[in-house]
Amino acid sequence: MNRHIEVEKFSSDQASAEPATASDTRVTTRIGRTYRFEAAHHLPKVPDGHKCKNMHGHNYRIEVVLSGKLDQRGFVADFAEVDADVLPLIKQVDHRVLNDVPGLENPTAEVIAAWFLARISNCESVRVYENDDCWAEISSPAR
Ligand SMILES: Nc1nc2c(c(=O)[nH]1)N=C([C@H](O)[C@H](O)COP(=O)(O)OP(=O)(O)OP(=O)(O)O)CN2
Repeated sequence: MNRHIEVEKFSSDQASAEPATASDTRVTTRIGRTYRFEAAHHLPKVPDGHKCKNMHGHNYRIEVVLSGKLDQRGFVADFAEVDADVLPLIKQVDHRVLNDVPGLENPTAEVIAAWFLARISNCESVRVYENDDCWAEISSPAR
Protein backbone atom coordinates (compact mmCIF):
# COMPACT_ATOMS: atom_id res chain seq x y z
CA MET A 1 0.00 0.00 0.00
CA ASN A 2 2.77 2.49 0.99
CA ARG A 3 4.63 1.67 -2.18
CA HIS A 4 1.58 2.58 -4.24
CA ILE A 5 1.39 6.00 -2.53
CA GLU A 6 5.10 6.68 -3.25
CA VAL A 7 4.61 5.91 -6.96
CA GLU A 8 1.67 8.29 -7.16
CA LYS A 9 3.64 11.06 -5.44
CA PHE A 10 6.55 10.63 -7.87
CA SER A 11 4.25 10.84 -10.87
CA SER A 12 2.61 13.99 -9.60
CA ASP A 13 6.03 15.67 -8.96
CA GLN A 14 7.14 14.77 -12.46
CA ALA A 15 4.03 16.23 -14.03
CA SER A 16 4.46 19.57 -12.26
CA ALA A 17 8.16 19.99 -13.21
CA GLU A 18 8.71 22.66 -15.87
CA PRO A 19 10.52 21.34 -18.93
CA ALA A 20 13.99 22.90 -19.16
CA THR A 21 14.70 25.26 -22.06
CA ALA A 22 18.01 26.75 -23.18
CA SER A 23 17.08 30.14 -21.71
CA ASP A 24 16.09 28.62 -18.36
CA THR A 25 18.36 30.18 -15.72
CA ARG A 26 18.51 26.81 -13.92
CA VAL A 27 20.35 25.08 -16.74
CA THR A 28 23.91 25.29 -17.97
CA THR A 29 24.57 25.07 -21.70
CA ARG A 30 27.81 23.86 -23.26
CA ILE A 31 29.23 24.93 -26.61
CA GLY A 32 32.26 23.59 -28.43
CA ARG A 33 34.57 24.49 -31.26
CA THR A 34 37.26 22.45 -32.97
CA TYR A 35 40.66 23.75 -34.08
CA ARG A 36 43.57 22.11 -35.87
CA PHE A 37 47.29 22.70 -36.02
CA GLU A 38 50.39 20.87 -37.14
CA ALA A 39 53.49 20.79 -35.00
CA ALA A 40 56.65 18.87 -34.18
CA HIS A 41 57.66 17.78 -30.72
CA HIS A 42 59.70 15.32 -28.72
CA LEU A 43 59.04 14.08 -25.21
CA PRO A 44 62.15 14.66 -23.09
CA LYS A 45 60.91 12.77 -20.03
CA VAL A 46 60.28 9.36 -21.63
CA PRO A 47 63.05 6.78 -21.28
CA ASP A 48 65.79 6.40 -23.86
CA GLY A 49 64.59 4.11 -26.63
CA HIS A 50 60.97 5.35 -26.45
CA LYS A 51 59.95 6.39 -29.97
CA CYS A 52 58.56 9.71 -28.74
CA LYS A 53 61.96 10.77 -27.43
CA ASN A 54 62.77 11.45 -31.08
CA MET A 55 61.51 14.57 -32.82
CA HIS A 56 58.31 13.79 -34.73
CA GLY A 57 55.12 15.52 -35.76
CA HIS A 58 51.37 15.35 -35.37
CA ASN A 59 48.30 16.83 -37.02
CA TYR A 60 46.70 17.98 -33.77
CA ARG A 61 43.00 18.57 -33.30
CA ILE A 62 41.69 20.34 -30.23
CA GLU A 63 38.14 20.58 -28.98
CA VAL A 64 37.38 23.55 -26.75
CA VAL A 65 34.24 23.51 -24.57
CA LEU A 66 32.73 26.53 -22.81
CA SER A 67 29.68 26.50 -20.56
CA GLY A 68 27.38 28.93 -18.87
CA LYS A 69 24.01 30.62 -18.92
CA LEU A 70 22.73 32.18 -22.11
CA ASP A 71 23.21 35.92 -22.54
CA GLN A 72 20.66 38.26 -24.13
CA ARG A 73 21.82 37.11 -27.58
CA GLY A 74 21.06 33.48 -26.73
CA PHE A 75 24.79 32.69 -26.65
CA VAL A 76 27.04 31.12 -24.03
CA ALA A 77 29.63 33.00 -26.07
CA ASP A 78 29.75 34.02 -29.70
CA PHE A 79 31.91 31.48 -31.57
CA ALA A 80 33.74 34.54 -32.92
CA GLU A 81 34.66 35.46 -29.34
CA VAL A 82 35.98 31.95 -28.79
CA ASP A 83 38.05 32.35 -31.96
CA ALA A 84 39.41 35.65 -30.67
CA ASP A 85 40.77 33.81 -27.61
CA VAL A 86 41.91 30.60 -29.28
CA LEU A 87 43.29 31.59 -32.70
CA PRO A 88 46.21 33.60 -31.24
CA LEU A 89 47.10 30.49 -29.22
CA ILE A 90 46.90 28.30 -32.33
CA LYS A 91 49.24 30.75 -34.04
CA GLN A 92 51.77 30.23 -31.24
CA VAL A 93 51.89 26.46 -31.81
CA ASP A 94 51.10 25.91 -35.51
CA HIS A 95 54.12 24.76 -37.54
CA ARG A 96 56.34 25.11 -34.48
CA VAL A 97 58.48 22.84 -32.39
CA LEU A 98 56.23 22.70 -29.34
CA ASN A 99 59.16 22.20 -26.97
CA ASP A 100 60.27 25.76 -27.85
CA VAL A 101 56.96 27.30 -26.74
CA PRO A 102 57.04 28.61 -23.13
CA GLY A 103 54.98 26.22 -20.99
CA LEU A 104 55.26 23.36 -23.48
CA GLU A 105 58.77 22.17 -22.72
CA ASN A 106 57.32 18.67 -22.11
CA PRO A 107 54.55 18.70 -24.74
CA THR A 108 52.48 15.63 -23.97
CA ALA A 109 48.85 15.79 -25.08
CA GLU A 110 47.94 16.25 -21.41
CA VAL A 111 50.28 19.25 -20.98
CA ILE A 112 49.10 20.79 -24.27
CA ALA A 113 45.47 20.51 -23.10
CA ALA A 114 46.34 22.24 -19.81
CA TRP A 115 48.24 24.96 -21.67
CA PHE A 116 45.15 25.81 -23.72
CA LEU A 117 42.73 25.56 -20.78
CA ALA A 118 44.77 28.06 -18.75
CA ARG A 119 44.66 30.61 -21.57
CA ILE A 120 41.00 30.49 -22.70
CA SER A 121 38.38 32.57 -20.86
CA ASN A 122 35.52 30.64 -19.23
CA CYS A 123 36.78 27.38 -20.66
CA GLU A 124 35.24 24.23 -19.20
CA SER A 125 37.44 21.66 -20.90
CA VAL A 126 39.95 21.09 -23.67
CA ARG A 127 40.52 17.81 -25.46
CA VAL A 128 43.69 17.38 -27.53
CA TYR A 129 43.91 14.69 -30.20
CA GLU A 130 47.38 13.68 -31.37
CA ASN A 131 45.71 11.51 -33.98
CA ASP A 132 42.26 9.97 -34.53
CA ASP A 133 42.79 7.43 -31.77
CA CYS A 134 44.65 9.17 -28.94
CA TRP A 135 43.48 12.12 -26.90
CA ALA A 136 43.88 13.84 -23.55
CA GLU A 137 41.26 16.01 -21.89
CA ILE A 138 41.44 18.44 -18.99
CA SER A 139 38.50 20.04 -17.20
CA SER A 140 38.35 23.19 -15.07
CA PRO A 141 37.59 22.64 -11.41
CA ALA A 142 33.84 23.03 -10.78
CA ARG A 143 32.88 26.72 -11.04
N1 LIG B 1 49.41 9.68 -22.32
C1 LIG B 1 50.20 9.99 -23.38
N2 LIG B 1 50.89 9.03 -23.99
C2 LIG B 1 51.65 9.33 -25.04
C3 LIG B 1 51.73 10.63 -25.52
C4 LIG B 1 50.99 11.64 -24.84
O1 LIG B 1 51.03 12.82 -25.21
N3 LIG B 1 50.25 11.27 -23.79
N4 LIG B 1 52.48 10.91 -26.61
C5 LIG B 1 53.17 9.99 -27.27
C6 LIG B 1 53.95 10.37 -28.48
O2 LIG B 1 53.66 11.70 -28.89
C7 LIG B 1 53.76 9.46 -29.68
O3 LIG B 1 54.13 10.08 -30.92
C8 LIG B 1 52.36 9.08 -29.92
O4 LIG B 1 52.48 7.77 -30.34
P1 LIG B 1 51.26 7.03 -30.99
O5 LIG B 1 50.06 7.16 -30.15
O6 LIG B 1 51.70 5.68 -31.29
O7 LIG B 1 50.99 7.90 -32.27
P2 LIG B 1 51.66 7.83 -33.64
O8 LIG B 1 51.20 9.02 -34.41
O9 LIG B 1 53.12 7.67 -33.50
O10 LIG B 1 50.97 6.54 -34.23
P3 LIG B 1 51.55 5.40 -35.12
O11 LIG B 1 50.42 4.43 -35.20
O12 LIG B 1 52.75 4.84 -34.40
O13 LIG B 1 51.89 6.03 -36.43
C9 LIG B 1 53.20 8.60 -26.80
N5 LIG B 1 52.36 8.35 -25.66
